[in-house]
Amino acid sequence: MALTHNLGFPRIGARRELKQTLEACWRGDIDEQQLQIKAAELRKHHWIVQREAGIDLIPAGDFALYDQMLNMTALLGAAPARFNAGNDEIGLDLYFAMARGTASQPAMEMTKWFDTNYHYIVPEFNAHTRFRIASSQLFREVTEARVLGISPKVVLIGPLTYLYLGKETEPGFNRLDLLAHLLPVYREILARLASLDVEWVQIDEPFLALDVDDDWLDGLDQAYAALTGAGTKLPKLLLATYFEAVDNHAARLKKLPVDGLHIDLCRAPDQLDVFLEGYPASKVLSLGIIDGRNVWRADLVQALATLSRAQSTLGERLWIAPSCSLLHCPVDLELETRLDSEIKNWLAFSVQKLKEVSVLGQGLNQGENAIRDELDASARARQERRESPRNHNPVMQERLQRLTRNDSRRTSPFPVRQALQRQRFQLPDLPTTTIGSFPQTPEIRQARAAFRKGELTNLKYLEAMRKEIQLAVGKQEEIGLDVFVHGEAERNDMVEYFGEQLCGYAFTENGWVQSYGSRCVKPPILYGDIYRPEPMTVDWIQYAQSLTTKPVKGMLTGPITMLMWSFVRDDQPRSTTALQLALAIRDEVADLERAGIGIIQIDEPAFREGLPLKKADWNEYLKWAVEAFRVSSSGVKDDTQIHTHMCYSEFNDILPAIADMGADVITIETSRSRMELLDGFGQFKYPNEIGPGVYDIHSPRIPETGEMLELLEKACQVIDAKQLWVNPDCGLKTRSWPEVVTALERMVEAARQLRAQINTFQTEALSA
Ligand SMILES: Nc1nc2c(c(=O)[nH]1)N[C@@H](CNc1ccc(C(=O)N[C@@H](CCC(=O)N[C@@H](CCC(=O)N[C@@H](CCC(=O)O)C(=O)O)C(=O)O)C(=O)O)cc1)CN2
Ligand code: MET
Ligand SMILES: [Zn+2]
Repeated sequence: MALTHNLGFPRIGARRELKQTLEACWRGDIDEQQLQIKAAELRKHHWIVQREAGIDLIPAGDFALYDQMLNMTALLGAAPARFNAGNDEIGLDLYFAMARGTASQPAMEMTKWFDTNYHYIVPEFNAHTRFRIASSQLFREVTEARVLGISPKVVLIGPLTYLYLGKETEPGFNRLDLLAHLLPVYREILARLASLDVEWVQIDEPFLALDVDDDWLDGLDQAYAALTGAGTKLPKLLLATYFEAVDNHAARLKKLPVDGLHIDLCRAPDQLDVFLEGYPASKVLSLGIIDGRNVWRADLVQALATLSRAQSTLGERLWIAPSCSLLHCPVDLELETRLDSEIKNWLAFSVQKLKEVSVLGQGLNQGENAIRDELDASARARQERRESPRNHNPVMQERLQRLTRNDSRRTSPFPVRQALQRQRFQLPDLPTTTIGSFPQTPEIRQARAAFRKGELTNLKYLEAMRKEIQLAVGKQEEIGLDVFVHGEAERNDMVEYFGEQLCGYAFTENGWVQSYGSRCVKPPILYGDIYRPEPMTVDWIQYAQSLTTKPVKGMLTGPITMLMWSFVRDDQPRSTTALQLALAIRDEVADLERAGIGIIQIDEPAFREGLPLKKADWNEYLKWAVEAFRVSSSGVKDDTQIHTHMCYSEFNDILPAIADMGADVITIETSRSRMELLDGFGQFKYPNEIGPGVYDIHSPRIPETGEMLELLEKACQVIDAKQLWVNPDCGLKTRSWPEVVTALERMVEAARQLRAQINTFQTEALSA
C-alpha cells in the first residue's frame, strides 16, 4: 500500500485566526493562556481537516506561534546570550522577545526562507553556544494529536539545516563546529519522541538544495550516524528535501542510515530516475508530486503515471506527498465565493491539494478505475485552461515581439543623468526619504473593508484615502524630510494592489499565506497575458504632489517582485511573464513622468529571492530579471530619477547585476545586520547612489539618533558620502504613527549632524 502524508499544514488559519489571536495577545487584550488555547484549537482543526482529506500520516510540530526556525531555537535552548535565557524553560515572553525585540534588545535577524516569501528568524551562533532541551511545547503537541486519535509524524528541522541557516556572531568562528554539541541534544529529542511512541520523524534538510561545501556534507554523514543506530529506542527518520533537485547527492543520501527520503518532483521531476536506480530496499521513498508552491490544480493523469512507474520499483515503500510544506499555499479554495468559476476550476489550495494526494494514493492502491471521475475532471480542467481565450492577449504578444535593445537603455550614462538630476532637484547632501508606505492604521483597513462590503461608497473611500495622503504629506513637512512619498494608504499590498488592476490577474478573498510572524500576504493569481487597461497610480501621486513643493516619489512595484509574490502561470517561462509585467509597469512609469512626477521608485524587494537556489542557474535568471527591470524603468528622460528598493536579502553576491539594473538610487535594508551588507557595496564600488537603511522598521523599538548616526558613519567609511541617502530599512506600514514620527525626526536629525560633521571636515581640509 502506498502511503500518503503531508509535510506541513499552513498554521495561520483559513481566516487568519492565528494572526488575530497573536496580535490580540501582543496588544494585551488576551493573556498567554488564552493564546495557547486558541493555538491548540487551530492545531486540532488542522489535524482534523487533514484526516478528512484522507491523509494517512499527519504532521505535528509543523505549527509555530511565530516561526518554525525560532521553534527549533527554543527547543534546542539556543537563545542568544544577550536575551539572558538562563537555564529555565524558554517561555513565550522570551520567544516573542527573540522574534520582535524588546526595549533593550534588538530582535534576532529575519531573512527569507530559501526562495519563498516566508521569513524565518536567523539563529545566532558563537563559540559559546550550547544546546539543551529548553522547550516542551513539541512534546505537548504530540500528546494533543494523540487525544484526537492521531499518531502523528513529527516534523523537525534537521541539525545541518538548522546550523546552515544560522549566522555567526563572532568573526572567524565556524558554526559547523557546533555540530558535535548539537547532535546529542537532537538524539535526546528523538529519544523523548520515541518514548511518546512516535514512529516517524520527518527531519527536514532543505539545505541540500543549495550549493554546499563538502564539510557540510560530511557533517550530514556524521549527524545521521549519530541520530540512528543501536542503544536507545529512536523513531524512524524520513529525511526531507525540497525546493530543488538533490540528485547530485543521491549516492550519499541513499547510503545515509535513515529510513526514508523525500524528494521534490515538482521543482525537479528529472531526479526521480536517479533515485530509483538502485534505491536501497530498507528505505521508503516519498515523492513530492503535488506542487506546494503554486495554486494550480494538478495533472492527476500524469502524476499517476509517474507514481505507477515508481511503484513498480518501490512497491510498498512508495509514499506520496505534496512537494514541500503547504505553508506557502493558501488554505481552502472553498472559501472563495467571488472567484470567477472558470478560474476557480483551475485551482487547488492546501485542502484541495491534500485531496489530490489522497486520490493518487487511492489510484495506486485500488487501481485507476477507482479514481476515474477524478482523473477525468482533472484532465478536463487542464484542457479548459489550456484552451481558454482569456489567457491570451494578442496586443501584449505583439508588443513583446516589437521590443528592441533600446527599450532597456536610458538615453545617457549615469554621470550625465546624475548631474541633470542634481540640477533639477537641488537636494542637500545625504538626502532623507522613506521607502513608501506609512502606517496602515486600523482606520485605513476598516475603511477599505467597508468599501469592499459596499458599506462605504467609492467616493467616500477615495476621500478617506486622500485625507490619509494629506496627513502623510503634512507629517513629512513637519519632520523635515527631503523627498516625500504619498504613503500607500490606498494599497492593501504592494503586489495585490497592482494585480487587482491588471488584466491577466485574479485575486482571492481569503487566499492568505504567512509572510512572517502574524503578517500575511494574499498573492494574486497571474493566469493570463498581462495588460494594463488604464493608469494605476497617477491620480494618487499627482494629488500628493499637489500638496507640497518637495518632490513626491511615484511608487511602483517592479516586474520581478510582481512575478515572485504572485502565484504565476506554469504554462510559459517565467521570463516571458516578467517581460509582460515590465511592459505594463513601463507604461505606468511613462504616465507618471507625463504627469510631472520627477522621481519614480520601482520596488524590487524580491529580486534576490528570485535567484535560483543553485548557482549554476544564476546567470540565466539574472539576465532576464535585469532585462525586465530595465524594460520597466528605461523609458524616461535623463532628469527623471529612478529609484529601486530591496530588503531582506544577502545582496553581496549579486552586486554586479544590481548595478546593471541601472537605477539612479537604490535603498536597501541594512540596519539589522548593522551595515555588514554595505561592505560589499563599498568593495564592489557600487557606481550609483545608495540609501542604506538606518532604522529597523520590523521592530517596535525606536532607535536613538546616536545609533542611526553611528550607522551612517559606518556607511561613510565604505561609501562616498556624496553617494549616500538616508532612509529606513523598508516601508513603515506595519508601524504606528507615534513611533514613525519620533524615529523619522531622529533620522532627519542624524542626517543633519552628519552633514555638519562633513562640512566641518571639509572646511578643515580646505584651511589645512
Ligand atoms: N506581498 C508582499 N510580500 C512581502 C511584503 C509585502 O509588503 N508584500 N513585505 C515583506 C514582508 N512583510 C510584510 C509586511 C507586512 C505585511 C502585512 O501587513 N500584511 C497585512 C495584510 C495586508 C493586507 O492585505 N491588508 C488588506 C486586508 C486588511 C484586513 O485584514 N482587513 C480586515 C478589516 C480591517 C481590520 O479590522 O483591521 C478584514 O478584511 O477583515 C487591506 O489593507 O485591505 C497583515 O498581515 O495584516 C505583510 C508582509 C516581504 N514580502
Ligand atoms: C517589502 S518592500 C516595501 C516597499 C514599499 N514601497 C513599502 O514601503 O511598503
Ligand atoms: Zn522593503
